[in-house]
Amino acid sequence: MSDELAGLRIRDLRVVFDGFPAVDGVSLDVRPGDIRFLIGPNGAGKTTLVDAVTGLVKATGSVCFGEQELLGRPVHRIARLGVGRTFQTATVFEELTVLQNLDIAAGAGRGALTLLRRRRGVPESVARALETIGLTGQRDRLAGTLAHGQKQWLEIGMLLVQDVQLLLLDEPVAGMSQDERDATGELLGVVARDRTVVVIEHDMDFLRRYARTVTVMHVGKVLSEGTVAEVQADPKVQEVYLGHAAEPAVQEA
Ligand SMILES: Nc1ncnc2c1ncn2[C@@H]1O[C@H](COP(=O)(O)OP(=O)(O)OP(=O)(O)O)[C@@H](O)[C@H]1O
Repeated sequence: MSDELAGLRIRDLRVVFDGFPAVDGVSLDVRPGDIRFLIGPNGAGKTTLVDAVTGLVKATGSVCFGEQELLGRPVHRIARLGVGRTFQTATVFEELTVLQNLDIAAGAGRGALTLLRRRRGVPESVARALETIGLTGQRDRLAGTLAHGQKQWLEIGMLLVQDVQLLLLDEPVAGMSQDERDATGELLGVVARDRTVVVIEHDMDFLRRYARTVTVMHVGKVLSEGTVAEVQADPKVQEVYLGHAAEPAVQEA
């Protein structure tokens, strides 16, 4: 992959489960360096779309990251092209320290011999990731003892050390305190300085503060797209969210 920032280009993406179109002809562009929020009611197809981009489900259409077509490639190849994701539940190694988690992630593309060699000091990429995710002071703690928010940041750190260029985050602030949300929002801004970020999120307050652009999905399709203000003002979006008091996308910011 070149040093230039790459964007995501999706065309006519379809994922069908037993005849049911979970993603039904989605086309969208996320420009390089964007922080795109993907929202929509439950079952809209958001997670399935991310699953398709990362190779976890079979899909038709086209998904290009930079110049590379991702569809049809196995999961590990897509990861090697610089595409990484988090899941709704953080998947860190709880019995290992923060540093060990990052070290393993950093070594994911390396041979076993390199990994076995004893390290003197912390690799540069790991030290940088620790700083970015704010866990430098926690590096020797077992990941299982971290606060909920810190585990999520560690998971993001594990993507950073793998040099992921497109981050897809599935509800990163679910279950977080307000302080943790604020810190996560700041982290998104730092991460997106030289990467492209897509965030699935239900938290509308978080979206208003940190989204640069928004795609609204509904029943497997793109319902609306634009800035936060544009999608909030879109009557189609208001209609879909009407009666969804827990997801007040149409209220004033
Ligand atoms: N493996 C699967 N097999 C069958 N149907 C599935 C599968 N995964 C998802 N679906 C269905 O596809 C549709 C889209 O689900 P998806 O999880 O992508 O929605 P979502 O927008 O991420 O929802 P949520 O906000 O609840 O996470 C839903 O109707 C869901 O039941």
